[in-house]
Amino acid sequence: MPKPGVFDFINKAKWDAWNALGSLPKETARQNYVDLVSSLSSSSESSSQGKPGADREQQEYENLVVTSEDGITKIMFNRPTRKNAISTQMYQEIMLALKAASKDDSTITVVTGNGDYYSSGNDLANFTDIPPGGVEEKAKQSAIMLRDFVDTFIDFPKPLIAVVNGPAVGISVTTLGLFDAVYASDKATFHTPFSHLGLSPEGCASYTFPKIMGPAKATEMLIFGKKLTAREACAQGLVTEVFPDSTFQKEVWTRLKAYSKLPQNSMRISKQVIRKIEKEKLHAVNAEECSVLQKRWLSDECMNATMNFLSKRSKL
Ligand SMILES: CCCCCC/C=C/C(=O)SCCNC(=O)CCNC(=O)[C@H](O)C(C)(C)COP(=O)(O)OP(=O)(O)OC[C@H]1O[C@@H](n2cnc3c(N)ncnc32)[C@H](O)[C@@H]1OP(=O)(O)O
Repeated sequence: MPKPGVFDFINKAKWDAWNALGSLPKETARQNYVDLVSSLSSSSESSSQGKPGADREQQEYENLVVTSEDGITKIMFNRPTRKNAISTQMYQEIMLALKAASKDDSTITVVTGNGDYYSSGNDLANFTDIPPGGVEEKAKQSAIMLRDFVDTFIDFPKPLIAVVNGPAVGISVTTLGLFDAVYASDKATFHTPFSHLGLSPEGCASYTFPKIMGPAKATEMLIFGKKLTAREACAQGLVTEVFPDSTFQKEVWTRLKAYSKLPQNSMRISKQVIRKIEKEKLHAVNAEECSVLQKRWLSDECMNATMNFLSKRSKL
């Protein structure tokens, strides 16, 4: 439209604003506007709840350290003395942190571990906290929580990167199939000892692993509990790239900082396009795995394996 006159303040301001966008497509401009308003409303919500000046380190968590810097939200498992085993509370905190990260103004989200482990998987003591409804009720609650937990990864809208600093076990391995990239130290290992624990796969691994590495290699991991080195996991396609432990943090974070400067909407939309065709399938697989596990947790095989670990008679 022609440029409005100097006294038509409102329309002139709008015209100037559109003009300043140059050839930016209308849809992109609209999305940028929506993202800006969403980020303003989420930051005003968090600043009204948080401490003044605590804008880089976000909400306080007991088992996580969550920070945002350089367009990257980092969610770090923080139970190093328990090898970052995931307690019931920690599952809830991870879901909260991922939901907050999906709405914040960061470009990419990174999950990593503090200490020598990425995570030793499910905290086996989770099954000792039996509610008044008994073990059946516990299994039911756990299946609901697990389904919500894995759904959060399936639906995560931005690039989600795992920085695997050390060994990963169980659910911390299976969920890697739902990440967009997995960078690993050469000290990391990947172990899903489900049969040893009387369990069955979760985290959509019954679908993602055969797809990623082929059915035969997936069977070795998911049924026979074969532990992979980082290089083996990379050769199977589960890991994107392996770095020497001595330079791991430096090399990975340099790369991530560069990626975080790529256009945010473009990356988000590309992820949506890639994930869209799989989403329904992944949700169905997740529901089925949780329903099977609900019964497995009540089996003698699983109860004996858990008791053996908790009474210090066994380790992986
Ligand atoms: C509830 C709903 C969701 C369920 C989802 C289904 C998920 C399934 C899985 O994730 S299956 C995998 C479960 N994980 C394991 O079986 C690992 C068990 N841990 C071990 O075998 C070992 O601890 C180890 C090999 C990981 C590490 O061995 P080591 O280097 O010798 O360290 P420690 O054993 O001394 O570990 C230090 C301290 O942490 C305790 N710990 C470690 N991992 C777990 C765990 N997964 N659950 C509970 N506790 C754990 C360990 O017992 C030590 O405690 P202590 O100092 O002895 O009190």
